[in-house]
Amino acid sequence: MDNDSSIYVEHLSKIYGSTAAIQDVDFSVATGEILGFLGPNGAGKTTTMRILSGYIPATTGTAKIAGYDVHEQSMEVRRRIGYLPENPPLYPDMTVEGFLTFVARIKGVSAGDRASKVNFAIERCQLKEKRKVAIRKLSKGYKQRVGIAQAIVHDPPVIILDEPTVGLDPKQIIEVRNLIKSLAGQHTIILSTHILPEVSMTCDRVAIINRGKVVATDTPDNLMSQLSESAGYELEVEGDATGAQPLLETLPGVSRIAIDRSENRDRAIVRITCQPNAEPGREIANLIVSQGLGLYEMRRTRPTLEDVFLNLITEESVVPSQEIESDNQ
Ligand SMILES: Nc1ncnc2c1ncn2[C@@H]1O[C@H](COP(=O)(O)OP(=O)(O)OP(=O)(O)O)[C@@H](O)[C@H]1O
Repeated sequence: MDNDSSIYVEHLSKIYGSTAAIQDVDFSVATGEILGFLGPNGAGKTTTMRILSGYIPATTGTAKIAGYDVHEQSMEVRRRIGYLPENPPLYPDMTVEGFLTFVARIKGVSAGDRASKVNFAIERCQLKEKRKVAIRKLSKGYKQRVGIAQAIVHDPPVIILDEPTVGLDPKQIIEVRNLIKSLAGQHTIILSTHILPEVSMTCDRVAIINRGKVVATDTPDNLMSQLSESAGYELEVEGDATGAQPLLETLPGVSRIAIDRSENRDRAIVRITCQPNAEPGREIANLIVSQGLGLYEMRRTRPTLEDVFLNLITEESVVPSQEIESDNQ
């Protein structure tokens, strides 16, 4: 299976004393795919990444990379993976080029291939003008690029990135995300993050982990369509909107109404949740006007990935929704 660089995780658990850092985790990543491993702090992301990269053993369960068991066949696995830990160990006094050459050597790249592999990693990570600079003199963003460069310098088919954009400024975040996207296709990538936009911008699929358990695995689009019934309208209305509520509730396609009058006593925000695929906008507007109410604003709303995420990790009903025009952060 030479071209196999899939990742396969089954019933994986890691128990520390009485704490289950991860519990019965299942997911897989196909060759060439990018999977985002999304979860809040303490969810178990780092633990999973460390097991996959062979740094710690699982308590129970199986993890395979390219068909090799990460624990039983760790040498085969290490040869095939590049790992960016949360805090990559960089040698501050080495130059970028010196450090990458050193890493290439310890990762088993032959002396003849080393210079070209180092050049390739430097190119990919846009480190050319820093190649002779000592790592301690680099900004956080450049250090992170060196971290990614050390993960890819031996050209591994599988790349494991633990929170690759944490601590970077917005410009650096965009650069690192573009770099990750440019690695897709030729590499199988798993990246962990607690930032939602990261997965919708970078990943083909998302595994959402919370309190050590995977609560959903799907494409960002499918996760959002799971909650399509919470699409609807938000209106700003002047007058007694509560009087119109029973009539609004009888309109075809309307499933739920919530009225918020807290900010201004004369005006209210009316949030209307619709049944899947229903578009009763015209009927809603007509009803509001026919009831003698002032209609100041009306816009469509739909769930965002954030709503899905919050819904999955809080196990509460979905209330928040965002304007259709607003991008996902
Ligand atoms: N060596 C350890 N000993 C005891 N508990 C641990 C150990 N490592 C992790 N844990 C616990 O396991 C849980 C998962 O931790 P983990 O670091 O995997 O989460 P994470 O999703 O990576 O979080 P973060 O984003 O904050 O790094 C946490 O409750 C953590 O306290």
